[in-house]
Amino acid sequence: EQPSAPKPVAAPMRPLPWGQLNFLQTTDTHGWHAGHLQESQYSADWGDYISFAERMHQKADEIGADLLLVDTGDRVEGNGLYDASKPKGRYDYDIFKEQDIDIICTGNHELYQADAAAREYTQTVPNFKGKYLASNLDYIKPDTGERIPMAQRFRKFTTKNQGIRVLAFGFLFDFTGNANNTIVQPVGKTIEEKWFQDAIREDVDLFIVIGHVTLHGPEYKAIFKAIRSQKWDTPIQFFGGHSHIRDFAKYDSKAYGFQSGRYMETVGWMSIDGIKSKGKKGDLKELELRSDMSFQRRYIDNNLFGYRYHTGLNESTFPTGHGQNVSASIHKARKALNLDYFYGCAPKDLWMSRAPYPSDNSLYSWLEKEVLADVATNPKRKDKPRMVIFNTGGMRFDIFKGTFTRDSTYIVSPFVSTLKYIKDVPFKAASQMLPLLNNGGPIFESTELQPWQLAPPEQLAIHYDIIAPQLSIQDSFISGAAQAPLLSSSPDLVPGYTTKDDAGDDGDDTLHAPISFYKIPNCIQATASMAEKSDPETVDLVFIDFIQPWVLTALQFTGQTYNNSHVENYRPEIFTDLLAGWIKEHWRGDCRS
Ligand SMILES: Nc1ccn([C@@H]2O[C@H](COP(=O)(O)O)[C@@H](O)[C@H]2O)c(=O)n1
Ligand SMILES: [Zn+2]
Ligand SMILES: [Zn+2]
Repeated sequence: EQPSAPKPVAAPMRPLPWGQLNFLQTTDTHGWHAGHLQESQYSADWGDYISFAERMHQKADEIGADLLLVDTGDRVEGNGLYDASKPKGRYDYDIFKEQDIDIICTGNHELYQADAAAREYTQTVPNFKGKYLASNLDYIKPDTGERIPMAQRFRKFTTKNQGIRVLAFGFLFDFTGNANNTIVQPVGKTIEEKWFQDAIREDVDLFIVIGHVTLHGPEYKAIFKAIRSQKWDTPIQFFGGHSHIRDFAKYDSKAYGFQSGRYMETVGWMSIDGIKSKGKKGDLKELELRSDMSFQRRYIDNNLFGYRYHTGLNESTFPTGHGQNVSASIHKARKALNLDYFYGCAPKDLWMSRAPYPSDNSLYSWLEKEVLADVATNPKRKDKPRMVIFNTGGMRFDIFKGTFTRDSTYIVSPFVSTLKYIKDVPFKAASQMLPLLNNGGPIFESTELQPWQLAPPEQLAIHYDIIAPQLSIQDSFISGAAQAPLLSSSPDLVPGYTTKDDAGDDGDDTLHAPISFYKIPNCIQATASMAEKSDPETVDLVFIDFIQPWVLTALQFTGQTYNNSHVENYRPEIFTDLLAGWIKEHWRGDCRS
């Protein structure tokens, strides 16, 4: 029996602004297509999202507006629905493809592992034929070694109801950690290519640039500049991803960027009005005609309460047959993968960044104090003093007090990473690793990989300062929320996103009480088998494989001459399995009710 998610809670809502052209965006879903089973405000699944999109399409057709769906990558790695099968994604690709997405591109997580990149080429690209764009990504065919575009470079089309002539691109940021069956071409180089230069000279009403790219990074600045050098006035809508945040950016009065968070917590809504379309078909009903342009955004909390509110439908009128079938397939897949299999009981909430580090409720303090030294034990070297270093970005989600399942293991630690080590490293050098890795600075500039890649960018300072518990009620909420319960006082609000972006603080569709976030380091460390009174001469330097390039760079910085050939396997198991084993052994008891 599938445990049902807690029922969505009624909350004060802001309605969705409609325009001539509207978008729904998903990004960084990381396999969370069953929704969040432990958090009601994000509990809608991919089938519910399909029902929502179909209902919104019906409304768009009724009023003569257009609606396009966008996904900007990182669909894989991060949830049992993708990670628990062999091969990975055995059910997930078929579930995901049921959504009718108009423009879709690749994220870095589709490319870390060669088998995932191959599945992208053989499954997702054909599943979204004509819609999947790969402006700066090539695939190496395994049989011939031939280098070919992962998918078409751009797409030109005219919208159904408004006749807007669109040219769309699909980019990936300048990613260097991909497996060797793909080639990511830097954006700066791609925009000099003839096909791109020709494309930006096309006569269209709107450019849409989707990408697994952060809105404020150098890649979108370069693309914006390139398009504006040819088309000073054509509207441009960017869609971003990768940093896992809700975000909105203004590049100029006719160019904006939008990004819809992570993990199926958020479905993004973007509406554009005032596009001068040469192929104009019909007038819009129900909407005011505007001569100026407007770009409006909303971050939708992914739950049924919100979906019904935004469609004006109810429990029986909202779902579509297609959406219900997909939800049924998700339940079936979860069952086949045994994702609810009980591993143990988490004794308390363990937060990535909702609790200070170090502290009793910090996921990283728990790892550091209880787990790392224990799982990083090699029977042949168990008495050797050792230091174990782990990147905080390797932990992908919080642990909630109570039931911990097979699914939870992949949610927290989805990667196929293993522990590596360099034996007998001088203690003096090894003890400098953690400060060097956490301070970043000049040592990292000489490598291709940047220190911020150690942790997802949203873990960096700017988003992780403690947020003051303030909430202002916006005009748009007061005027538009006739159907929503009235906001009485902030303690009634469910804690959640309180987004501030380039357009202000009225972007969230649901009013929430703010949550405090705390800074965390790039890496944490545990030690084992150390003498109590004196420092050892040498230690085994154990680390998770993802940070190997940085560890070697940091070692060189201390004057050591280690290279890849000195790195050996410390344990054969993937870290996820070590963690699951630790939980089964230490979190016994039964909290299922
Ligand atoms: N084997 C891996 C792969 C990735 N990471 C972490 O994920 C971050 C990137 O994730 P996004 O969803 O933001 O693209 C990366 O910076 C690492 O922190 C990892 O730890 N191990
Ligand atoms: Zn991501
Ligand atoms: Zn990413």
